[in-house]
Amino acid sequence: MEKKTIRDVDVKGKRVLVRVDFNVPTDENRQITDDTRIRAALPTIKYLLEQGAKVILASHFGRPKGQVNEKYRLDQVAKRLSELLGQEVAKTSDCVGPEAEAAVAALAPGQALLLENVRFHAEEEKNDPEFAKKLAALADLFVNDAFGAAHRAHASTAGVAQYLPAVAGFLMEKEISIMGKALANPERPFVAIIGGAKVSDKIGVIQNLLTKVDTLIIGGGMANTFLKAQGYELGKSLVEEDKVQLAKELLATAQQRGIELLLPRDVVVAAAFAPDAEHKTVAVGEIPADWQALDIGPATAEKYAGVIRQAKTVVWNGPMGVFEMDAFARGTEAVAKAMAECPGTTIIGGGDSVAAVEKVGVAEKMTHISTGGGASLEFLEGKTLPGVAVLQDK
Ligand SMILES: Nc1ncnc2c1ncn2[C@@H]1O[C@H](COP(=O)(O)OP(=O)(O)OP(=O)(O)O)[C@@H](O)[C@H]1O
Ligand SMILES: O=C(O)[C@H](O)COP(=O)(O)O
Repeated sequence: MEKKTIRDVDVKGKRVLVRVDFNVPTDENRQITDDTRIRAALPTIKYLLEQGAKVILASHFGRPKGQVNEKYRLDQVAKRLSELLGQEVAKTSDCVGPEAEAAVAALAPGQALLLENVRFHAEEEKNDPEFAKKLAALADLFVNDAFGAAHRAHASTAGVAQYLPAVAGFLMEKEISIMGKALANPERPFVAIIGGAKVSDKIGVIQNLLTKVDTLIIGGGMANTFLKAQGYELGKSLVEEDKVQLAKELLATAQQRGIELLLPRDVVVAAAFAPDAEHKTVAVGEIPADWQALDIGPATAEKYAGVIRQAKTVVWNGPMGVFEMDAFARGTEAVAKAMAECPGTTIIGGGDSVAAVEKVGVAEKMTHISTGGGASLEFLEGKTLPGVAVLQDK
């Protein structure tokens, strides 16, 4: 379903409450280490300012559990946003109440302010209607641009839409249209690569993709459980014993539907889970009892890369190995490079895979890198995201 966006409504002179996802990573000195999510919201913010709106930004930051916590104030974010916009963005010390109301009243068209972390109020995550009403009372229009938080049914992502007309911002529009098209109407061959630690985190994603893709590539720790289901011995590798039966069922489903499901044929095994551990490449049938598989092997990486390069649509979520350790990063790097070489639509579904493409230096080559981790996974599961559902249809 196509959603109305800020292009479809008149915003001139209006007070516009924009939910953004400014939940950015920071270091121990509270300095922002990656401002991607702030940059990603700029097109919406700039457009609204240029159109003469009064822009009121709201975001969560971390998980302060409904209490004021100095560590999770948004001051650094307001500072960075001011730099990026080239204009001062005021910041309030609470997201509701007299100070916020006064700050909004003082806004001129073309000015922006950032409200304090909405999660300082327990009512936010409870989606409390009274709290949502207070937030809504600050504005005339609600714009949701927080794709990364759209899987949360919270007061500032969903509740406010009960009290204000609600439309999508440009980031939200881009995320749902690119990933939505890939899932609903992909150019084929459509290949998905799923990796990461565990099958249990991504059962829903695999099940949904098995109704859509031509080829499903599996790597990372979760591949071990599938290999176990095929009867291989995995030594000391991470295996979810209670998911082996499920893996068997998923393999059978793929076969029934004529979907190619690729698993590692060789793996890099290590004597211990450590960066400097002794390691070697072996065929999947030859994993020594005391060793553990920590990456896909070179033959597997080459096979996966070949399939990825030929694809017209590729979606990737989750690393192929323990890529944080250099010795076990080759498989993930090979996938990132193959994605960069693929002329089709290439989508990175958030999380660790984003770090991997950035490490390899190929981020610019991707069609789309989602700003959502959990949200993109739920999207790939085919779930309706509450923060999207509340927006007006076109
Ligand atoms: N063979 C393996 N054995 C053990 N751990 C592995 C293996 N392969 C990958 N991992 C680990 O899996 C983790 C990533 O898994 P996760 O499921 O969290 O991925 P993601 O979905 O990309 O990340 P996020 O949860 O941040 O969105 C990495 O820390 C990586 O080291
Ligand atoms: O970082 C994220 O994935 C989003 O900002 C959502 O954060 P949350 O998992 O704390 O709701």
